[in-house]
Amino acid sequence: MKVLKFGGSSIASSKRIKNVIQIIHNAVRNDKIIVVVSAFGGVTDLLIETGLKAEQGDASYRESLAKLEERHRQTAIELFSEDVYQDALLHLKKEFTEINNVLQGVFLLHERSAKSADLISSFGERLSAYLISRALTCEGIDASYVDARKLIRTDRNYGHACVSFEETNARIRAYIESDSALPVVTGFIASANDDTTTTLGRGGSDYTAAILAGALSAAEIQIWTDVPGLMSADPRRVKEAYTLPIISYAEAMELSHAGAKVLHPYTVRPAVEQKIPLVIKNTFDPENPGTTIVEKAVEEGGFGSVKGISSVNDVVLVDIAGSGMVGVPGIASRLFASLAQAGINIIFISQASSEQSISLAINPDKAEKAKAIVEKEFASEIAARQIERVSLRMGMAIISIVGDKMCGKPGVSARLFETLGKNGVNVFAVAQGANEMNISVVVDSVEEDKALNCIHESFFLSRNKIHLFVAGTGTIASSLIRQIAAHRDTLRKELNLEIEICGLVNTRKMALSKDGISLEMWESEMQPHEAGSGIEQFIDNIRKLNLHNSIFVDCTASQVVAAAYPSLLGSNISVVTANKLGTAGSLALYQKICSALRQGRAKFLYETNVGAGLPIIGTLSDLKKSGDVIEKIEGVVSGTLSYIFTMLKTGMRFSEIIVEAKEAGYTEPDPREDLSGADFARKFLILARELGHKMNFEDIEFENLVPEPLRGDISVQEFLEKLPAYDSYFENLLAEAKANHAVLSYLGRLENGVVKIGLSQVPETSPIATLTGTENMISFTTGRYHQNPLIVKGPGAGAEVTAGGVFADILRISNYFAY
Ligand SMILES: NC(=O)C1=CN([C@@H]2O[C@H](COP(=O)(O)OP(=O)(O)OC[C@H]3O[C@@H](n4cnc5c(N)ncnc54)[C@H](O)[C@@H]3O)[C@@H](O)[C@H]2O)C=CC1
Ligand SMILES: N[C@@H](CC=O)C(=O)O
Repeated sequence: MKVLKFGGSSIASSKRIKNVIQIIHNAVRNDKIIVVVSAFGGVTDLLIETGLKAEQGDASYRESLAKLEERHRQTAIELFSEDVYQDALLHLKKEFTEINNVLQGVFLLHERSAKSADLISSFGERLSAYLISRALTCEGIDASYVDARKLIRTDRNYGHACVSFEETNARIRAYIESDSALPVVTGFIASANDDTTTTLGRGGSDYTAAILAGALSAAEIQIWTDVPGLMSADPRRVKEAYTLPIISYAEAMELSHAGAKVLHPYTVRPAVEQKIPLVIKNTFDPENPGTTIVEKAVEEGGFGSVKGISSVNDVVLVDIAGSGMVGVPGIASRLFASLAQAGINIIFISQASSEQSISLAINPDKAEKAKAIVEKEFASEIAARQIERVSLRMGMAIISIVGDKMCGKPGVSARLFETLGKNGVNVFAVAQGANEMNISVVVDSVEEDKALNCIHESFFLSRNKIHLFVAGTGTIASSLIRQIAAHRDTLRKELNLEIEICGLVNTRKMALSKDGISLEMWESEMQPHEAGSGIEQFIDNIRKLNLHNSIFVDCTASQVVAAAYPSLLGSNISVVTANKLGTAGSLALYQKICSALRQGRAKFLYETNVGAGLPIIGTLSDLKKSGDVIEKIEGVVSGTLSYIFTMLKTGMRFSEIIVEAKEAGYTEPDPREDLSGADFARKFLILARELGHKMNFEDIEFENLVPEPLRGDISVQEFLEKLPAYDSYFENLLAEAKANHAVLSYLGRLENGVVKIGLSQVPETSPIATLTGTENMISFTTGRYHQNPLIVKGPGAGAEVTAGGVFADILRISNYFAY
């Protein structure tokens, strides 16, 4: 014997009912079954609303009732042939006359007792069970309509009646023996000893199914609903959530208590007591095996045997704190008793062993009342300052990880807190029962989705996901997007890493999508933004989306964008930047960045700020961290200047070289930044700051190679047009060097906290003279690399190498997020 229960969403229309009939058809082939149904989707709510209207003397309750009647009549038309329909219509008329009479009474008396409310609600199941039993008969299944009021006896606690199991079980067994037809039983409703109608409370139809199954020692209960089963997390919030194939009763209870609305834990108790398996199935996907809930689930689950995550959102945290609570027996019992007397349900409790505070989570509608009750209960302790505060924290969410084999597995809570910490999610309170089946944390509800997603990823998925927000769509950014697109599959396969670009912005346009922007069609996905407000709007949206593992990638050369780093890092959004205007910006900005980094958990990587893709910042950092003493850093750190001097030797004209370097993506957006030495100076400023020197850009002297008349406020275009007039100046410089058996080189040196930068003639025999193309060369003279300096050499500019360096920084951060 199996009990099949169909919820309201599964039978919300005639089409869905036909689907259910098909499911029943298949089931009766193999087993003897009992069907339990809820009211058609939405009907119970409408009945309650209609009752309320009648109570308030609002005559429009009649229209609501007429709508309900029409809905059931229409379903009958769609399900039945003409003769069955006429017969069913008589039944419907009789039922609606009865409801009408009840409502008329409520309307006249302006009174709707719990007893009449139950009677009104009972019609939903009475109508649905009747129509479905008739529909089954029409399809050739011998079915009978069973009003559960004849079977299930309860006390007179209307609204949430208590079942008298002895009598109920006897009635159920007697009925099943007396009728061989397939029973279609009304869920949710029952009757008291005086034959008045009662209801079984929330999840009542599941309860009906469990009561029947318990009475008949059924082999299985199937709960048919509109979701594929119990899932590892709420799929509306966690896209990657998956159906749990098998879990234990205890796990299902914990998950249901903690917000997974598929089952109401109380309702399935009769089945649990008899160890009857419960199967959650999806009416819209009947072949899917769904979730089986049994006494002991064998499957291991995610990390630490965690089976699922759930959340209860919008709770209020009540904090009672004071040193006078320490060691005083009875505080907790008075607290809980006073709240219980006022009917306030406590969802979560936490008290540290210091006994200085107790935190409770309750529903928000009871928050002020709870505070007043607690303040009254402890008035004398508050007056004596033994209790210092009773405070409310509104807008909280409880997130729980659940698994009955979590018990005794070290590292589960460590991973939970580490995951939340890396994503900057603050935990306000924690609770774990001694059975170690559930760890609950209270977080701000704005962090709920982020917390759920990062915990889910960390416990259940071997893959982790990074959300990128890229500022700038020029030379470097477009190469970066191409590289990510080309390498995406390899990252999925080899690193289990999923990279999504969820935001793109430039000076004119923006695109945002939490599910990711197409890496092929990104240009067409960008829409114009309000001029001037792009970056603020963009950052605002990153915060609003609040996605886990978010990285802001700066591929602009904008001061405004760099100025946003401290606040991004402060919001726990990591930053990867090719833009030097943060690390080489004002000392105040640099210090703010460092301080935001120290205070938060976000990462900040900028390897491409010096030498593009070359490992210069990383090398310097490793030397420093491992205790080496940096004595001197010197070399060439401008790809553009290297390129100019290399190409001048081939006889190419200076002005043409600049145009070519710009087109090749070697120069800054304004090539005068390179030619003036400013870009070079910034790189040495960055290196100096890495060594702890509190320097400003103004402290660095450098030689400006931009011809004097072209330094003013002229556009890049105009600068390039006027440049040929100065070709001979640079040709002469080169000729002079050649005559001295030397080459031209723009060189920098940092020693004893002093930076020297300028154009020099370097002997043709010097290693610097071997540089070709955009090559940079930097040497570190240190305590360990004293005789033979450590040298890093290679291309120091260009879209591909720079984007590659940015990409590598992104992967370093994703590695930090990964488990
Ligand atoms: N070219 C190279 O070899 C290297 C470049 N870099 C740095 O990479 C950065 C990008 O360089 P490119 O791609 O060549 O520049 P680009 O001029 O091609 O692109 C800059 C992008 O930033 C956008 N942008 C500028 N201000 C903005 C703002 N306020 N808000 C939003 N978007 C803004 C522009 O619309 C454009 O899409 C620069 O900071 C540069 O110093 C770093 C290392 C090497
Ligand atoms: N324009 C720069 C690019 C790297 O920062 C250069 O030429 O070095």
